[in-house]
Amino acid sequence: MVDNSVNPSRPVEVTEAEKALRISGLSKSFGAFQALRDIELEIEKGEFVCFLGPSGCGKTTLLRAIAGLEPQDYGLIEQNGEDVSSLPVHRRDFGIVFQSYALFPNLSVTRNVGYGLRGTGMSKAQRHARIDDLLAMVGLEGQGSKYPAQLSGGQQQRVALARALAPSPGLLLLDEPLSALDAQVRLHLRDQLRQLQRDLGVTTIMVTHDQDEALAIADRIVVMRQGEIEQIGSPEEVFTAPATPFVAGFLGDMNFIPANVHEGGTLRIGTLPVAGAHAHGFGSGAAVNLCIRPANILVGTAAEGAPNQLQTRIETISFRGNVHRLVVRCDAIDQSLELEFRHKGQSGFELTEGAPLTVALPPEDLVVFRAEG
Ligand SMILES: Nc1ncnc2c1ncn2[C@@H]1O[C@H](COP(=O)(O)OP(=O)(O)OP(=O)(O)O)[C@@H](O)[C@H]1O
Repeated sequence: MVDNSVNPSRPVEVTEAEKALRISGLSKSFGAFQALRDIELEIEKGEFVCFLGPSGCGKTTLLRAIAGLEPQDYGLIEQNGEDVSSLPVHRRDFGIVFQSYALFPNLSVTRNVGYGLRGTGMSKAQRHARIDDLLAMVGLEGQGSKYPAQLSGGQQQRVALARALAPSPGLLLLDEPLSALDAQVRLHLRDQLRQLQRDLGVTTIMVTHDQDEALAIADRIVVMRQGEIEQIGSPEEVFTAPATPFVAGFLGDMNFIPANVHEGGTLRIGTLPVAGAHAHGFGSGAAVNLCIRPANILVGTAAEGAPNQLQTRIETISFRGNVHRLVVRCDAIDQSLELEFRHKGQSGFELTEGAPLTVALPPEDLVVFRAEG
């Protein structure tokens, strides 16, 4: 960290090494169970990062290790270039919001938000001005005299957010903050949270097991599985270029089509050659899976003239608001596929269960993985 105290007018130099957060070689066990294994992660200042993964993968344990609430067994945590690995919780620079609001029920909204301002040296008038600003920021102006029990779940979570932000922490930690809320409130608060984070520029980490939430809100997503990081990338990267079959399947629905590698890395599904897709780095004869998302499979007029056409029969049709979701059966490859399309009345095919349907697999949307097992 550059010491700027001598010449305060000099702009603060942020060295390459000075990330908002750098975690290296972090591991944590509970008894014989290893909850986190050799975590390596760097977070830039102002980034919004989501830890995403199935229940029990270690997301919350990692968040709590960063906060010092669940100290790691091994590894280093640096915040703005400073080693905070063994600092006690109260000396770390973060604000935290939990799933279960965790407000003080016997304190008013004002006193809940002001709780984090104790001991900051602010005068009473300054504290009240700051609390009023924070309540306005989270859309709760004029609600300071209410008690938590008089507020909805969404409002309570806004109070928790204001309380976490009160001392202007360098890092905002959010542990599933939206998951106790009903769908509509959740979406609304998600957008507000994102906007607020952008406006404040506060480095933020949010734990979630909801893929859509992570894709919608994060600058980068850390996909975790069984105590390890599977992939770190932007929402687009983890969705369109998953690094592992697990990430491919966890980030949204995915068709896995068994295929084989032939001469020169060409691919075949059964005896059908796959045009335009190559399996680099696989030996001839290797068994692979071709992955394609339901929305990327072409149907009807869109499939006409496209490479990798398959003749199928519609098995089931379900209407999902803006789209139709179909399961189609392809006898030639002895497999059912899920696909999704926007029905604009001109799909060029009969939308009936049992009807024939030509589909096509665009080579650019196919991702190849080695078949497991
Ligand atoms: N204090 C603890 N003692 C023993 N085991 C624990 C403790 N805390 C967490 N674990 C275990 O560590 C693993 C990771 O837990 P963690 O809470 O980090 O998962 P998670 O990914 O946040 O899951 P969820 O989405 O269900 O909260 C789980 O198997 C959990 O049972």
